[in-house]
Amino acid sequence: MIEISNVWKRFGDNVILENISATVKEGEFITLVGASGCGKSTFLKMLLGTDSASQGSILLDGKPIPSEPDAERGVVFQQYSVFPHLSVLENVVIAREFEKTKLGFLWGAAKKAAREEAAALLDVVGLAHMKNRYPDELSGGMRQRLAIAQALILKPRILLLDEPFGALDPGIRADMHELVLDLWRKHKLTVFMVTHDLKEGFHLGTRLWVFDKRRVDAQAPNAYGASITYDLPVGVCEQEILDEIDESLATKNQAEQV
Ligand SMILES: Nc1ncnc2c1ncn2[C@@H]1O[C@H](COP(=O)(O)OP(=O)(O)OP(=O)(O)O)[C@@H](O)[C@H]1O
Repeated sequence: MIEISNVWKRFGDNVILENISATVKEGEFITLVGASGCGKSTFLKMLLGTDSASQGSILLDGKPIPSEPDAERGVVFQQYSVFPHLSVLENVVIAREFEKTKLGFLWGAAKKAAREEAAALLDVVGLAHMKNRYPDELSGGMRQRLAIAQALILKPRILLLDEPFGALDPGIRADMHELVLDLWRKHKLTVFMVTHDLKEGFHLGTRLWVFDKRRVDAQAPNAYGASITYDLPVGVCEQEILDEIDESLATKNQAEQV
């Protein structure tokens, strides 16, 4: 379904990603981990179509990813993409309206159908009781549920999640994990999810990718980019490898913070 071949990404002289190749089948759930700034979000943006590879290709069903986001690829960022002046229900409806009309308005039966669809989705993500409230009345977890409902109303085949739960408390994160797993199974989605949390990656995915630099030049820190250094099937990985990845991520993140 997705064929990534020898992809490089540079910003000016700064090499962010180098030589990434992978094949992803429909229905896979891939979690991406890697040190801060190594290019995970950039990679998701290339899948979304808002950014393009400097070299190499990403094919979806044999064709290049369109250079603009479309309904096939839904996205949820850590920063909530909600409109504060619209109710929870209207926030989901408007996602459909923008997709259908570009002007952002639906009328009559189409509007009614969109409202019914939005209400059903709010029920799925556990927000039915909040549908007439406004975003500033929601908790962080509820806003993230709303952002997921906004993405799902477009019925994407591919869901891109960029650290969607990073800001949430552990208990709420666990609830969100269950929700995402449930949606993934029911809607047969292909999911790419960036996380800082290796445990989250191993709990959620079918496959874990570690982004890291294979080579480093201390004199020219931007000369080399990150590749996929581990591509692991989830659930069948030895503890030793997990510890090794954990240690390498911890060291890199500490170095970032100094
Ligand atoms: N539009 C851009 N122009 C120039 N540099 C950019 C641009 N977008 C990202 N970068 C740089 O590319 C690198 C990778 O950024 P990216 O956000 O993809 O990393 P990340 O792995 O998602 O980081 P984090 O885990 O901190 O979110 C960073 O050094 C960033 O500054």
